[in-house]
Amino acid sequence: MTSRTQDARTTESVFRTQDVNIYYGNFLAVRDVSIEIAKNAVTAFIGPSGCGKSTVLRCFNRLNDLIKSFHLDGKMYYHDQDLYAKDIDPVEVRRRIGMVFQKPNPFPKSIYDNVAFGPRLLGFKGDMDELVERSLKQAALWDDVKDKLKAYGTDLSGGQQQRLCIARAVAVQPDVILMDEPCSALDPISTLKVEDLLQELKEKYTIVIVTHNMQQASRASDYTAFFNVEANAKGHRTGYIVEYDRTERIFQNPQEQATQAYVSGRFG
Ligand SMILES: Nc1ncnc2c1ncn2[C@@H]1O[C@H](COP(=O)(O)OP(=O)(O)OP(=O)(O)O)[C@@H](O)[C@H]1O
Repeated sequence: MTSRTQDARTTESVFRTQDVNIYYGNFLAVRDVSIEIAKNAVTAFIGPSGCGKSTVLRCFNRLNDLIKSFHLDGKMYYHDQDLYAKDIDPVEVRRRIGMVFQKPNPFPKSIYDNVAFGPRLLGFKGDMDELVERSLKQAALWDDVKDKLKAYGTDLSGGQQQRLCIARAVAVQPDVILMDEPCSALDPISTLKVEDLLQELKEKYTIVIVTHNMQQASRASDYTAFFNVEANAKGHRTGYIVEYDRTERIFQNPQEQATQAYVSGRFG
């Protein structure tokens, strides 16, 4: 991997991975992942389908633990804590490291209850109305919904539903928000709204986003990791990180030909 992320290292990093290999059963899905994710920045994962972007993303909040065949070797640190150590509680990990998925998935409940759900589950004892309002404001949804908090979350537009999912993620006061293609089901206007939102959210949170949209990575992220996938002699396709750097370097002056080809749309 080519990496010129020294400047990432001068800022505090939230995750640090060392030689991580990720398997589903015997299948090596992604190999040799060694990266650092900078705090209060947006890091984008880009690359062709099947190169392991979502697999790596889901390791950061131990979501892959729910898949029986999943295992990894190597080390993955979260604020210098071994994320996969025996005494780490995956539920607590997922509270600190939230996730927003490709398809907006609000609960079939009111807008208010969608946002209040996580804090209630965690026994939040403070002012719930204030927390709901603050979370909806952080997700740039408050003005759209402040007069209909009792309406169903599922009745909002797709873009609003995705911002509701972001409000739901921030309501439990996480440290990191992982986003797996959060705009792929949204129209261009809603997409731009979410991208603008990322710039606000990164002041409080660390964000890692998987995206197929190259313009989105170049517009909205500070760092970009370009993943690729290669087949071994048996035809098994394993993903790896080709290059990881500040986003403007990945897009304007990449070190690897494969990155250049991908970001300029001349791939494959
Ligand atoms: N639950 C699973 N069980 C077995 N193999 C899986 C599982 N999830 C993903 N894989 C495999 O791991 C590899 C990486 O998949 P992953 O979804 O992480 O790639 P991706 O880069 O996010 O792809 P896309 O851009 O198409 O979403 C693929 O070969 C995929 O088939």
